[in-house]
Amino acid sequence: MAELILNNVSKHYGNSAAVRQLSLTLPKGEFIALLGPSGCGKTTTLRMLAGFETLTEGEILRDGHCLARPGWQVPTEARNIGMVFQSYALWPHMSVAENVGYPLRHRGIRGQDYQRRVQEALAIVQLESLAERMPQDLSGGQRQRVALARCLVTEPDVVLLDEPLANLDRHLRASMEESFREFHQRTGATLVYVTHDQSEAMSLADHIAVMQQGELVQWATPETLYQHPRTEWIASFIGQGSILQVPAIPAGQQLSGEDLRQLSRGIASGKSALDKNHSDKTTAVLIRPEHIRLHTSDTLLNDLSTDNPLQGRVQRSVFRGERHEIALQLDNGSLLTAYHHQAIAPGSQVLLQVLQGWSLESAA
Ligand SMILES: Nc1ncnc2c1ncn2[C@@H]1O[C@H](COP(=O)(O)OP(=O)(O)OP(=O)(O)O)[C@@H](O)[C@H]1O
Repeated sequence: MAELILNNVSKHYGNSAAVRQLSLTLPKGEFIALLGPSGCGKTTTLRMLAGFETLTEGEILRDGHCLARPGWQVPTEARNIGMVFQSYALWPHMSVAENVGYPLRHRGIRGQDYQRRVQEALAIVQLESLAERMPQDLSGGQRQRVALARCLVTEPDVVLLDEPLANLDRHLRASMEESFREFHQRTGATLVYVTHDQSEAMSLADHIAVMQQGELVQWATPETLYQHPRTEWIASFIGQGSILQVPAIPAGQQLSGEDLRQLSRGIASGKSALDKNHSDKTTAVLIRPEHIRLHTSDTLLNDLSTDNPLQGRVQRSVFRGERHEIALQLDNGSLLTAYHHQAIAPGSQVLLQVLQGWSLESAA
């Protein structure tokens, strides 16, 4: 395993910057996700780590030694880095076992050692029974497993994965996620995983680097990213949630108790305190759906603890299996999403309490 450091790394193509002054420490042995929308510079960052792209500015260090700087770099094959691409990149004329063994043959490994390592790599991805098949006779998921086994077989201490599940169906993605988790636990390699799918990043990574337009906008654990996103943009990109505008307060604060009672009173009084157009300075507050308690009028009568409820009208109620997702409009026009254990008919009036909120920096 290895620690990788990106120091002020930029990559320009002509006049446009794909990556801008990216500084990031990827701790040894961690599962790290690079997350962001299409075109934000994730793949370019991965390709610079792999040695497929040169740097325009900055440097990349591995365990204190320079791997790359403008005009000089350690070649890809000398980095002990494994890569898995979305496109699989398998050799069509080689069987599954030959594809997996290719990097070993390339290094001159033969005989029993070769056989054992190919078998072990196939076992990790549960493809022993398909060792003699050709890639064109495999499903997308099976091909991706071959690509993963081929990457594992050389026991790299850094593994770079570029949207490895993008072509797979939902079911297969879940089982491949499990394969990645097991692989990571088994090898202890530093894994850098590029994805634009926030739920994939959240479920796999120890730390997530969120990128936007070539820049790092937050580096945090999945829990912190979900609970305490830094900006409005990150909040809307990670998980579900609603943004309410409140009279200016400092960013980066958990709102509960009296803060929320004031917030509720502001809305309930109809002063449009939460309406951006009626206040010169406002702060965006993130409200996650699980932090809204809904009451139909019947349940409220039995709930004496209800404190400063707000009124809203149900716009939509969508069944999500384990719960219903309720889209609401408050009396002042603000929109909120909440969860509820049963469907509520569109047009119904409901009472709701906001239990928790998080104040954000304004949108970039
Ligand atoms: N070889 C290239 N020449 C010119 N521009 C490029 C090149 N490679 C990437 N770019 C540009 O750099 C920016 C970042 O691209 P990159 O592929 O790193 O984004 P990404 O976040 O991985 O996107 P996606 O999720 O769609 O793969 C994009 O605007 C892209 O068009």
